[in-house]
Parts: sequence; structure tokens; C-alpha cells
Amino acid sequence: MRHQEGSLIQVSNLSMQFGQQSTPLVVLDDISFSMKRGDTVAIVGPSGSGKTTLLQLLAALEQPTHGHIALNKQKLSDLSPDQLADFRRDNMGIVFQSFHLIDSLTALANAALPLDIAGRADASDKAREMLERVGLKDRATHYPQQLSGGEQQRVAIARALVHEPTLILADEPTGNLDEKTGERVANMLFNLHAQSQSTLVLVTHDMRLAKRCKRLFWLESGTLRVEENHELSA
Ligand SMILES: Nc1ncnc2c1ncn2[C@@H]1O[C@H](COP(=O)(O)OP(=O)(O)OP(=O)(O)O)[C@@H](O)[C@H]1O
Repeated sequence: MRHQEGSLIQVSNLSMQFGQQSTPLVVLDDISFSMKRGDTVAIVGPSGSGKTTLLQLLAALEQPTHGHIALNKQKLSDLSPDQLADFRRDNMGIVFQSFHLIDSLTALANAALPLDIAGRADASDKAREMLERVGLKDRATHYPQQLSGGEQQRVAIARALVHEPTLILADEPTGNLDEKTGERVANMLFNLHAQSQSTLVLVTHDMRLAKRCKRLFWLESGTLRVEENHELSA
């Protein structure tokens, strides 16, 4: 595939299969695409179509069977596991459906984690600022068990965005929340994205959420169909 100038993510001939080589389960079959800075993309498709698998490949949490992914022109497959961990920490913010907060840390410490790990002296100040932006200034000293599901997801969003990543990856970010809370959390995610120059990629079953993205990536039977969301640009 021809390299597209100015693209943040370039995915070329990506395939992912699981299981035995003689009877492989082909989840992604030779897909290619690119994303620009500022893009919003929803990965949609039936259950088992490979949405989470694609997100995990973009996060370099899984290795593809074939093909490669480049972020900011850096091929992920050229990095060692340690370099990959550093690269992920510096460039990506990941929001999981099940929040993945650390129970023994306060909301503030959870939100500060990526900057703490990077040894940044301003970790607490930045985390406090992010908690304020997600409306949780008053919950900074609370532990995850003392927070509602929506509050926990907002802490997780604060943590994912505190280091101003170029790429935000969110796997069913509202999947565990009731409709009203889910909408609040989604608003927060899109508002924070709009204030940055980041690229947002989310996996969802919720078409209302998907339609807030500029492009829809439909996965089915290993193939990818890209749909521009004209409703949004109208
Ligand atoms: N580590 C693994 N080993 C074997 N098969 C796997 C593995 N991970 C995923 N799969 C299979 O790959 C397929 C795609 O899984 P994936 O979780 O990406 O789908 P999905 O579209 O996110 O599904 P859902 O909407 O149900 O969450 C499924 O059939 C799943 O069973």
C-alpha cells in the first residue's frame, strides 16, 4: 500500500489469525487503512468480528500474524518490548470497558500514573487538572471502590489523557454504564478529544456513539469497509 503523507497511523496488509496453522481462525484478513491526526474512528461490526483484536493490535498489545502498523512513521514491529512499552506510554492513552483502575491508589494517583511512571515532577498537578476537567475535583482522594461506575470511567479517561497522547484508544468506553451515565462519559471523551490534536479510535456496539465519529470502520468476516460519516459533516 502506498504511504499516505501526513497520516498518523498507517496500517498495511494487516492479518491476524488464531489457532492452528492447519485450521486457523482468520480474524483480520489483509486489511489496510490510514488515519490522520484529529480523526475520530468507530470500529463496529458483529460480535466476534475482530474489533477488540484490531484495537489491541493498534495498541501493540498483540502482534499481527502478517503486515505492520506504523504510528508517527514508527513501525511498531521494529521496537523491542521495552521500547514498545515506552512508546505506548509516550504516545497512547487507552480506555478499557472495565476501567482497569488500581484499587489501592486514589483517583488522583490513578490519574497521575502515566506521568508518575515517566518520572514527571508535575504528575500530581496535571492529574488534578485532568480530574477537574472530567468533573471529579472533589473525588481526588477517593479510592476506586468509593466511586460509581461512571466516576471510575471518568478517572480512567483522565488517566488515559493526562499525558496528552497522540492516539486515544477506547474499547467500549461506555459499555458498562447506564445510558445516561454513558452519554455523559462519551461527551467528556469527545470534548477532551476536541480540545487536543489527538486521534480517537473507539470500539462500540452503540451506533449512537459510533455516529459521533467522522469515520466508521465496519469489520465483518475478516474484511474492513470504511464509511465516511456524512451526517457529521452535514
Ligand atoms: N487470544 C485468542 N485466542 C484465540 N482466539 C481469539 C483470541 N482473541 C480473540 N479470539 C477470537 O477472535 C475473534 C474476534 O474476537 P474479538 O474479541 O476481537 O471480537 P469483537 O468483535 O471485539 O467481539 P465482541 O463484539 O463480542 O466483543 C473471536 O472469534 C474470538 O474468539
